[in-house]
Amino acid sequence: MELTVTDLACRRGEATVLRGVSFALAPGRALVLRGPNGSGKTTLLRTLAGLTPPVSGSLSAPPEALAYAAHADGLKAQLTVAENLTFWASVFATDDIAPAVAAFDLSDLLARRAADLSAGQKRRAGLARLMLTGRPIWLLDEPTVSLDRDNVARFAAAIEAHLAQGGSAVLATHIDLGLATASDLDITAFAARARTEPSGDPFAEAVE
Ligand SMILES: Nc1ncnc2c1ncn2[C@@H]1O[C@H](COP(=O)(O)OP(=O)(O)OP(=O)(O)O)[C@@H](O)[C@H]1O
Repeated sequence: MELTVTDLACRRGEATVLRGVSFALAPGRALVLRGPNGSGKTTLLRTLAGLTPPVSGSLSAPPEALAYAAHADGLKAQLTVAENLTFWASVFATDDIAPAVAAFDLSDLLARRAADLSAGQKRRAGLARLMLTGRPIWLLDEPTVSLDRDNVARFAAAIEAHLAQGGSAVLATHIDLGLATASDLDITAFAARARTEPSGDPFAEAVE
């Protein structure tokens, strides 16, 4: 399914952060959002995910085509990893959790309570949910935070497999995942208002 975003304006709280965001993302492709801290990557992803209504503009994909992985992992702390995965599989009517377990190397963690996992282990379990949704368009906010090098590679492989099956992904990440079909989108081009920086040296007074 293609995702077409047309002249989207996005807000965070009361402030409009982005205006005029337009792009088309074809099946099999990834779009990497680039921009410094505070530039609006999370704001755009939240708007695409339907968590914040757009100020104006539109996107073509229905909510049920989108799967969003936010900064938080979304695990139920008192449930084991297996129970979390089985719960999500039932929500999304997915038959088999085995491919997600294998993709994120979770087999040794299945019996552990989510509350007792390390940060990287929680992240892997949270990302496994994406595969269980069966949804074609993944929206990912800093998905590699807390992952070690091997698990960044596992995650990149999971995305590549998703793209190879005709899925697509929009990601905010500061690292290069080496995805073959990824394009970059610099969202600073869509800043809703020019940032005004204080003039002069802010430390000048302190050293006088
Ligand atoms: N809950 C909030 N209410 C109001 N403004 C917010 C809120 N959260 C973030 N902002 C502001 O919205 C703007 C965009 O923030 P956003 O989180 O989208 O940036 P980002 O590019 O994802 O940043 P980072 O790389 O640090 O994750 C920033 O100016 C930020 O301070």
